[in-house]
Amino acid sequence: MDEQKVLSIKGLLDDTPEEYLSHKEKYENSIRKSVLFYKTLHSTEDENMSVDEKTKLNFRNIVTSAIFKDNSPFMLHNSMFIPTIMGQGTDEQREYWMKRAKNMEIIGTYAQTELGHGTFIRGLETQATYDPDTEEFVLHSPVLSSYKWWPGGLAHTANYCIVMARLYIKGKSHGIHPFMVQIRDEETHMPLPGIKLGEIGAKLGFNTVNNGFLGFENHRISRDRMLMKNAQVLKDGTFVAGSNSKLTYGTMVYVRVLIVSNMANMLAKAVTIALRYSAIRRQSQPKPDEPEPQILDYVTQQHKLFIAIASSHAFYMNAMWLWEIYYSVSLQLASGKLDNLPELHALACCLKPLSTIDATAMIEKCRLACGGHGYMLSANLAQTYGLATAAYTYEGENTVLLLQAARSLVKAWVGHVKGRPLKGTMAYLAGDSTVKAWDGSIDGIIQSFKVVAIRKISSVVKILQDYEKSGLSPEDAWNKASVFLTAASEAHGRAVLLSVYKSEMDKRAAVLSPPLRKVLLQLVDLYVTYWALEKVGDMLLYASITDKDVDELQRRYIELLAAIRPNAVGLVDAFDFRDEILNSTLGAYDGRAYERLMEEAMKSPLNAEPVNQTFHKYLKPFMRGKL
Ligand SMILES: CCCCC/C=C/C(=O)SCCNC(=O)CCNC(=O)[C@H](O)C(C)(C)COP(=O)(O)OP(=O)(O)OC[C@H]1O[C@@H](n2cnc3c(N)ncnc32)[C@H](O)[C@@H]1OP(=O)(O)O
Ligand SMILES: Cc1cc2nc3c(=O)[nH]c(=O)nc-3n(C[C@H](O)[C@H](O)[C@H](O)COP(=O)(O)OP(=O)(O)OC[C@H]3O[C@@H](n4cnc5c(N)ncnc54)[C@H](O)[C@@H]3O)c2cc1C
Repeated sequence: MDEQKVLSIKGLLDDTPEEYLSHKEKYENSIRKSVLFYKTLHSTEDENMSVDEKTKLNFRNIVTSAIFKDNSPFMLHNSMFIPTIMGQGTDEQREYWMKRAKNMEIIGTYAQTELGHGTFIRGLETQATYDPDTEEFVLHSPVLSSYKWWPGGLAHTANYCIVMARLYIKGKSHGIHPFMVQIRDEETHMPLPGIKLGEIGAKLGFNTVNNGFLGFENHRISRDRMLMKNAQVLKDGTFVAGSNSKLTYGTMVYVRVLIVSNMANMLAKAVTIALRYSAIRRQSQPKPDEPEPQILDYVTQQHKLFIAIASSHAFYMNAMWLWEIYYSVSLQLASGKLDNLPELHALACCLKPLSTIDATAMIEKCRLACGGHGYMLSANLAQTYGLATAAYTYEGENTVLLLQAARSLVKAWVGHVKGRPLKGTMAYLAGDSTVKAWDGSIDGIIQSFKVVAIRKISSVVKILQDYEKSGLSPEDAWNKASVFLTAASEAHGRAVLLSVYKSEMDKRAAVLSPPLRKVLLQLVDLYVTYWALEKVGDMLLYASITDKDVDELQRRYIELLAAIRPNAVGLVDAFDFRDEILNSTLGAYDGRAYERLMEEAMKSPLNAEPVNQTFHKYLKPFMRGKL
């Protein structure tokens, strides 16, 4: 996506900050900009570029942040509607629907979550009952809790959507399947008969995404509207099951993989804003005879911010690595080879939660590190937090995904104990979990994280077995042990994040100039040392670290902060975000934060007049005691 071309489109960037628009105006403005933006996107897209090339090319591209501080109502069209057609449609369905969707002849969304169910997909209540007489599906929302609730763009924007509904044939349920449903008339945009649509209301963020609700009253669609790549319904109502019922969950795995790179970008944006501001902000006078220092020179400020730079790099490296795995598994699935899908699912169930947990916390820390001005919406830190924290919940709530990963880890460990070989990213679980002398090396610390994961997984399996021996059912034992299960998944995720970041950087280091290699490897050291200190309890319990080693580690961490300080501004400049993309009074390249804060303040409608009309209407009578 050519940033210069996009950002030079007249009318695309807001003159009046969206914060001063009404809820309705914000939506209407975001539609106006979406149409402008997608016209350009469409005209600049290289049709011959593969999904793989396009995804990797756009991994660090967040030009949309310049246009939509709170995301676009078209967001689901590209992020889930099109990928679902690609992943769930037959060749014929892909041929027809991809052309219309990519040409923006139709605008779609992905409607899975209901008022009553988001996590538990097998509990979804929207019905799709097959009528062999008319060769149609009857879509129906039997109760309020079955209304689709949350899908982006569903309220007033999309005219088509993928509806994940429970398929019934002759009274028998055949599970959840995807259906292409037209929800609005293509000419009038009126909801079609038997379809109720609306928006779900104001939210913490995503307030220009037009999240909506959808209810069906016996709405009929033709048989060819079920996306039938993975399972089919024949004309006579015969159901043909797919090779794996979870293939219908494929779009979610795809988005979970992309979320890791989204977190890298959001964190990079936030720390660029906070760190640049920390370089121009001077405050306090620790040395009486010296001027106020840059707040970036306070070690506490460095502790708040430098880990965010390193974490953005770590998420980016892991995202690229995970994408390669995803893309190769998706090619294998296309040829019917399913055996690597469980590992991909487990990896995504670890890295999506950990990247969103860390990014959310560190973006908030970036905001807090900017004092009062960080609390201004014009700083664009609160909105960035709002977007990141949503990813903790959507596309699989984090706890639920960590428990999914635990399910795979427990199965792998039990199999390992029985002599079944471990493979891929779980192979290390078969490794040596005896604790070697702590040498404080980066590789030694990463190995310690692997030992922690092995020990946590083996111990939670023992806890499960003890609970079951005590008479608990497997389900009750699982629930009782679930806090330790999520901890085991987190430990596995940490070990993956650390080892992939280190190994991916080592691969790249060889081609870097010595100065660049030095500073990037300092970030790896900082990241590994930071997490060893964050998880010092696990290190003391499962690794061979002593209190002397901890002291050494703390001193090394502080030395690393000092070593990185001279390059800190250069490191965030290297993210190369244009001012329009940062969209922040505090983060602009020229450092004119105070002037920009004042310029933005003057855009407030309240500053258009010195005396607001409420003085004469309310204040003056009130102060004169005449109310
Ligand atoms: C760009 C951002 C856009 C933002 C907009 C947001 C959009 C959305 O949020 S869309 C809606 C997203 N919703 C979810 O992600 C729902 C989360 N829930 C689930 O994924 C599932 O309900 C579940 C995985 C939590 C449970 O599924 P269930 O069918 O109940 O399966 P089991 O727990 O019984 O496990 C059975 C078996 O299936 C394997 N498995 C589960 N999911 C997948 C998958 N996606 N791919 C492959 N395999 C999967 C699971 O590992 C189990 O395997 P075994 O242990 O071998 O039995
Ligand atoms: C900003 C945003 C955008 C969204 N966009 C879309 C969209 O475009 N399309 C769409 O279909 N959906 C969308 N969603 C919905 C989203 O996918 C769901 O909110 C998400 O899957 C979580 O489900 P839930 O809301 O039912 O939460 P719940 O699952 O009810 O979670 C509530 C609590 O219950 C806990 N819990 C639930 N199940 C378990 C379990 N088995 N074990 C332990 N604890 C459990 C959770 O950990 C959590 O603490 C969006 C959500 C948000 C916030």
